Amino acid sequence: MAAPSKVVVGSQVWLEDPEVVWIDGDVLEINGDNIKVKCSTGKEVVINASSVLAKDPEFPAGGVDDMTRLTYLHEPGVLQNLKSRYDADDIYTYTGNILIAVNPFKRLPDLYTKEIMTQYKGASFGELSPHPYAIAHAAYRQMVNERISQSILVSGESGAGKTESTKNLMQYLAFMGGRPSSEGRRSVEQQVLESNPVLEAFGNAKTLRNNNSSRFGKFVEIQFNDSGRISGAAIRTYLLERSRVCQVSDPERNYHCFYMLCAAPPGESENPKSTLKLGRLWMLLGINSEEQDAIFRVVAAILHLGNIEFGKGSEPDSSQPKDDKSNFHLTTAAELFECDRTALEDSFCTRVIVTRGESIKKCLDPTAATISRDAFAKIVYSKLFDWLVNKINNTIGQDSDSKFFIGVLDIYGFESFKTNRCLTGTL
Ligand SMILES: Nc1ncnc2c1ncn2[C@@H]1O[C@H](COP(=O)(O)OP(=O)(O)OP(=O)(O)O)[C@@H](O)[C@H]1O
Repeated sequence: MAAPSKVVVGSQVWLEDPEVVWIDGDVLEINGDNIKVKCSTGKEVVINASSVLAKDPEFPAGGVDDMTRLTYLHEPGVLQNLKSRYDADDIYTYTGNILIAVNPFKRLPDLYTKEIMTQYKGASFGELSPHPYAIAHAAYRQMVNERISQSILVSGESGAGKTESTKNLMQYLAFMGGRPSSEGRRSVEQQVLESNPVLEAFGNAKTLRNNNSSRFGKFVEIQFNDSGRISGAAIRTYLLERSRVCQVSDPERNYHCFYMLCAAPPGESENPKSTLKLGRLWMLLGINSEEQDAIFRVVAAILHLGNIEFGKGSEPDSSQPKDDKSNFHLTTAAELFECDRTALEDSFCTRVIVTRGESIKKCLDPTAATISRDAFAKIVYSKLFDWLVNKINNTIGQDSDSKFFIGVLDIYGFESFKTNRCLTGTL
């Protein structure tokens, strides 16, 4: 941490504060290496001069729209600038050609209108206020002018606003490269945006930081033809947080789809689509009603798996469903998966070890059977998620002749939980 080159009486400085992170103040006295600072809160502090950072006395009230224009580009300087702008609802700030977004935690609809998009279409980078549209525009222009594919990386911790920013980028790209949808056929960009609610139902969950947290990474590739028009798209997902299917730390929740299915009112449980409120969307994404039923069966079966408990079996170190309730859930899960009940039970309560020329069936104790059950649920859920993404991609359609693409990578924030588990799980 570099101290201000020359601290004199009257200098404005920043000092670290356990409550507000950085606090500003004026230097009152200098005694050797120590200085006395009167903080803006009124308290006086004696501190080593090397522990303070210089504050810009001419910092403009509303901040600057590009951090590179700050006199002091240090942590308190950056935070002061972001805060000054945030207080005026200026949630976007540049650092060169990087856009920093601060989550406003409220709707700012006037920021994202067609008129605003039109303004950015006619402006060069830096001419207008910082905005995701400006970033998308720069990528699009560069692709068209230099005929090179582009990628935009959206990164930040959970709840920072990555998904919202990604949607804004996609909206602008659709605005620039979109085509009016032809009779009876929806445009590629419409389909990409429409896939969000379905992906969010199966890949998002409520967490401590975000009620609608994406628990998977997403790379959306928008493909363009020679004249800069959207010709296809592909959604690639990775690192779905499978462990959430079986273990959720309170007060977090599992994936939205489980609650949506459970919220089906009595009598409607055979037709949960009405409760999921996704019926029309499924059709638009090319998932027919037979496939929809299969999806709901798999989700329901996973819920039943979670209710199977194992007790000791008749053999030493063996296991079996603990009671009638567990037997009921096992039978129901097998019916929903349309598989043999005994085979399903065996897959949890035994392990087959293949040696040279023979295979040996080994019994598993109740703890190991529970681990097998959870691993099975995680694998089935992640396969279902991959299937959905694949289905959506087939419907949207990729253009194998596309000339270039703009990729938008939305990589979810990493967190440190009380108990941290492997993301992939094991079988
Ligand atoms: N630009 C914005 N305008 C209005 N609300 C916003 C904006 N950005 C974020 N939010 C609000 O904050 C919430 C969290 O944002 P978002 O889901 O984009 O975070 P994220 O970084 O993608 O989080 P995660 O990594 O957990 O998925 C949104 O649901 C929305 O309510």
